[in-house]
Amino acid sequence: VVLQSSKRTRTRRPPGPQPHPFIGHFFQIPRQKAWRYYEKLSGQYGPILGLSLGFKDIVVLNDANDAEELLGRRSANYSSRPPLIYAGKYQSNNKRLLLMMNDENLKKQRNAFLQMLQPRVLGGYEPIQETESLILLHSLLTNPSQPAFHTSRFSSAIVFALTYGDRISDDDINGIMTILFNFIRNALPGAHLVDIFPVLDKLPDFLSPWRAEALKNAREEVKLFGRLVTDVKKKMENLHIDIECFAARLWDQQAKLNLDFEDVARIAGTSFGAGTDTTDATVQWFLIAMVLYPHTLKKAQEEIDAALGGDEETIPSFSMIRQLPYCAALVKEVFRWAPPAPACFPHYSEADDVYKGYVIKANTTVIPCIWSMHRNEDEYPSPEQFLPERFLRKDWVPTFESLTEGHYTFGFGRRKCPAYNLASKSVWIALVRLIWAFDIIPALDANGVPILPDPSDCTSGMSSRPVALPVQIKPRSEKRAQLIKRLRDGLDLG
Ligand code: HEM
Repeated sequence: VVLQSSKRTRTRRPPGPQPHPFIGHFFQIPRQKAWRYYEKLSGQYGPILGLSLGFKDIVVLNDANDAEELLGRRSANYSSRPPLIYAGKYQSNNKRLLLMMNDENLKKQRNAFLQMLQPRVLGGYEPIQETESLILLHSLLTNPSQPAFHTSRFSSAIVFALTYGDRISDDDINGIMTILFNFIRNALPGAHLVDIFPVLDKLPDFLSPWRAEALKNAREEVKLFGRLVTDVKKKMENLHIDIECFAARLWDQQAKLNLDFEDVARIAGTSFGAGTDTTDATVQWFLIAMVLYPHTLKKAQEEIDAALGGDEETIPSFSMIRQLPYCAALVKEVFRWAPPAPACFPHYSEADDVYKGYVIKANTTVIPCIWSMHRNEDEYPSPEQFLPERFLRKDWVPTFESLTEGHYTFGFGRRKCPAYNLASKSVWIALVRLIWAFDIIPALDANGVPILPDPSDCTSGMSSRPVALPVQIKPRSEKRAQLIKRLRDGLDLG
């Protein structure tokens, strides 16, 4: 008895609020902004929380050290994803990288994805990133009243061009956005009862209309993503040109990596599910930060102006990274202050583990709550404040790699965002050019009073962005405005 009870005290389940029988914390975990609930609970119960949905265990990690230990150093056990029956098994045919369990297929797909993102090929994507960021400036200059539309278009256009080496058409943008919203809706925790009670998957089709719907979504995804990768293949074969894009690199590697047609279509298409919303949200959070902390915008503008020697007719380019430490710190602070995926993406354990005296059973969903980690006062004093200075070091010469260090926005371990270098470069070029080109000030209400946005007013889901963008975006000078127009007119968009 003594042995049993001492074992029990040494290893117990992580603490958390009392669950309801059968449904666990189904009614306690809010559908909206769950990361704030986790942050609150961690103040009450400590940084490692134990929750449940139905009979499924959930562990939430609110401290980065715990996430790095479990999801990083113990990644052999924590690199799977919770099985999703609707969005994973049926809608994705178990072939969507973001949702894949830890198996041979995952290795194959991640490997293929990483081939497209090796440092030696990243430079090849810079012209696409410069073109799309210039188009973003031009759109904001000529139609400043719809900033959210332009940032969304920027992020889809950039992911589309990187993936298929082409400009996105309005039809494709609509098709992709429909697929994307559909997927996000269906992959949300609790979106489908079958994901909480998997036994429902045993019911026949006539009692499970959701199954036919999920399979229909799957067919539509493969049809659209399949056509897009086939177009790239045709161009490569018929025109004998080397297109600098993910799909072309996938076709190059198809045989070596043993990828079938659906693999190629889905690996290329997965960039949209994972890459558009997050990039878009980051640019939008930057606009909110500039309105709330105008002195940081001014400092960054001064830094860029000094680096350009006061020349208003040169637009910043990738080659300037080393000259702009304050801007690099500002980009890092945007990633920290408002992580676009505040509750990251859930990992999943495969075997029983014991950590800090807590048992984490096999098949536990492990949520690294990036939001709480970025609000850790010890690591980030005054965490609510937007303070680029926290990342500045004496004689610091920034590199693109350093943009992804010092915060946890891109996740952990073997499931860390494979595109983190590419994504941070897209964000850097967009933000530096916006800073160079525009003053970003609060919009005015009907009485002419400036509207100060509340950063807690954000959307909820796999990613989070501001609900509204009450900003005015005005060119800093006529010379800069004219340069943007000339450069835009000179673009060869095929
Ligand atoms: C600012 C932009 C971005 C942010 C903040 C971001 C963040 C993340 C995060 C937090 C994860 C989950 C990591 C984890 O589970 O530990 C992830 C996964 C992923 N991201 Fe990104 N991402 C961004 C842009 C992109 C882009 C542009 C692409 C593609 C071109 C992309 C492709 C992916 C893929 C494929 C995964 C799934 C990886 C896996 O499950 O193994 N991301 N991203």
